[in-house]
Amino acid sequence: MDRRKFIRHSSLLGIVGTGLAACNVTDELFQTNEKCAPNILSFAERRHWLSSFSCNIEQWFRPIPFLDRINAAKALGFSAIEIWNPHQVKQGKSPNAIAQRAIDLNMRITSYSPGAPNFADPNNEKVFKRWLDVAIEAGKALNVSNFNLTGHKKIDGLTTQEMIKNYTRMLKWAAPRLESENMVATVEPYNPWNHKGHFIYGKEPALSICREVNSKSIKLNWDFFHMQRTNGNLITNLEEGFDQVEYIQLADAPGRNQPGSGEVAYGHILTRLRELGYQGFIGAEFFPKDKNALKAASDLAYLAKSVSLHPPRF
Ligand SMILES: O=C(O)C(=O)CO
Repeated sequence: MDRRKFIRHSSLLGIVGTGLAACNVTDELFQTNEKCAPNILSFAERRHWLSSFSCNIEQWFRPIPFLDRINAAKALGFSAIEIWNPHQVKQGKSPNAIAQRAIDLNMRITSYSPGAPNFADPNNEKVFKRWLDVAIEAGKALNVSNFNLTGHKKIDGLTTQEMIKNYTRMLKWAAPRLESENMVATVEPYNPWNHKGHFIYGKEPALSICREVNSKSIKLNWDFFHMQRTNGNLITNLEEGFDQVEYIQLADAPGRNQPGSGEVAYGHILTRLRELGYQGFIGAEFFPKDKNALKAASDLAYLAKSVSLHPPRF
């Protein structure tokens, strides 16, 4: 990236020039300038209370080049990020480039989503098998042992039961390979409002699939946003599915912005999550409300502070 561009982006984020610059048009567009933002936790407090969360840099900081979003997340106080397709060359991504930037900034990568082919389709069996190798190699480069599976679009001519059967069969095939690599692939159920045309929505059938595969390497990515939109009843459902949960993500509903912007009582939920024994990161997979990243980070930190959320343990 050329220097002028870097300085422009960095200033937007308060990396260069920090909050001392006067508020300007870009701050209004992409509000991260602390001077413009009342009721914002200080950087030190944010950094402390954000330590449980992993910033989804696919949904945050969308106007800026991909790798620089890692700097942006750090500048807001995050110590971890999650990503989607690490091979998207057009976006300036490659597993090695992402890993290097994360290492340079001492940022951890907690999950990646390498764009699984639709493996409920028996015609995709070979593609899926080749893809699994690529996904595993990406994880090694990124230094992260869990990745997210989607690949559950409806297929014309197949019943839901048939699609689930094919999907489960491929996971049973993948499980021993993943176990030998000490990696975990997570099934992520979506919700029918934001993702039309899938066959895995909400708690069931994702939970049954994982129970049937019965492997420490095939677990759930439990995204409270999708769960709320599909099933509601968040605490009871979490308790029932918790034995299969590997990774957690959140967003408020229905807007998919930060907690506090919608209908979900996240204070209770995060408290129960830690009581149940979840010790990992929580993916902040949402769009900062009004594109105000600083406010979103501060709101998230306030939430953690309000319930004294203890940081992940490793
Ligand atoms: O694409 C989505 O909605 C996701 O939740 C991916 O993790």
